[in-house]
Amino acid sequence: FSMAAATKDSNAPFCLDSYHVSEEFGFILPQPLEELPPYYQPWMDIALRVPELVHSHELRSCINRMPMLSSEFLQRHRELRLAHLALSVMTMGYVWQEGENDTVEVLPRNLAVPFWEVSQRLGLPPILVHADAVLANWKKRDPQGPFDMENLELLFSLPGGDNTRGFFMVTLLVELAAVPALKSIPTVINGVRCGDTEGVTKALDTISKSLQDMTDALKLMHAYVEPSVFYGIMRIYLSGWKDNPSMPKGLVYEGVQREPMEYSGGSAAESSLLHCFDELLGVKHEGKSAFLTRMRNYMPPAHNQMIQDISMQPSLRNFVQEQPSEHLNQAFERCVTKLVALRSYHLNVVSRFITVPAALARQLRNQSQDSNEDLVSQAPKALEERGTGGSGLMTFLKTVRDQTKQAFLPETS
Ligand code: HEM
Repeated sequence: FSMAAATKDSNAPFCLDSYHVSEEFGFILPQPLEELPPYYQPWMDIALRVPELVHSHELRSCINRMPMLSSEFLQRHRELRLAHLALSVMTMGYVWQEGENDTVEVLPRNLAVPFWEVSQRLGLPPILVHADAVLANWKKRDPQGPFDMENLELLFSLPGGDNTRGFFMVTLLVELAAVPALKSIPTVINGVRCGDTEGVTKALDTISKSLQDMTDALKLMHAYVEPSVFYGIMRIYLSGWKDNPSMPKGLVYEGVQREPMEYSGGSAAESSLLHCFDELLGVKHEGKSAFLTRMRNYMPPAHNQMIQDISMQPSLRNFVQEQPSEHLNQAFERCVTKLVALRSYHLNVVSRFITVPAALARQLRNQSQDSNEDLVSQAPKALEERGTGGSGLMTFLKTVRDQTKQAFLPETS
């Protein structure tokens, strides 16, 4: 596996398989394993039942009684990914089982130690990430059938029932819709290097079309996820222990380190897609970018490396400005337009799934004391103003969208 080579030899053609990116699935893990070696059955028995064990308030005691297993019998990449997914789902359930007012300070060693070890080997943080819950958490019901909502199933779930499946699977379909765009990135980079205006133009056309398909896939969120369930039930299980008032000290991973550690919760800000397109198109996120940059440490290292290497290529934006081709110019502008539109649509989603239910929750709280029947008013207060990753969300997302517009080419005469 030649990641280092791709970085060192800047003359070698840019290609996807140096970065664990598949031609068919992009950043999605192809054919995730569904089973670990039998030795790990005690993990699987609990991890597969997290929603019901949370519901009956038994998850913490089950995990406390779990045997201490060694992670050394996990070998292949897909085994480690499945183990990370199973351990992360247990961890989220353990921490948030009793809501925001009864969290824990310590993750017990029989969970914390193997989770830490598996995380170290994968180069991922010891918390649920997008690479777990979305990229490695799928199977086809009918293996011969299509890759679509009806035929896709989660391996592991969290509270929220079918809405949780909808949330992760729609996000997976956004990843899938981006595959043609990802495949065009090497064409763009290699085309800029050798001055192939026509090749670059065609590849950019594929990218703008794929960005539109991502937006269309994102629209499915409204059909498959109920905002009140997302806001009132699901969201807390995705949230982390960094900049989170309900876990101000972070979390002690018992047997790993005495001092508590802080990690951001899961969100698609950890998807490598938009990071790649930003770097390719020359979108700069100054100022507010600390959060986005930090999210790169929540990605599989090979994917992070790809983002890094795209950023080191000769500038596409300069190339477009230097070439006299009107078609090239337009193809580039269409990509920026579609990326802005994707972020604008995402703002709309965030408003429907967070801002509106948050306002409703505040209103219900102010009106009466006994509104506890309502889903939204059960939602954690600490998350009202922030994303699960911990960002102050609307201002942040609008800034990121507006920074995307800065990539448009200056008016020429
Ligand atoms: C119900 C659905 C969704 C909600 C409520 C939502 C919410 C949020 C929030 C609150 C943030 C701010 C960062 C954080 O706190 O973690 C964020 C960031 C982000 N989300 Fe989503 N999101 C949703 C679905 C998606 C999907 C399906 C994608 C596509 C893969 C996506 C892509 C992103 C990206 C790329 C960012 C980073 C900011 C940027 O680059 O523009 N989101 N999202």
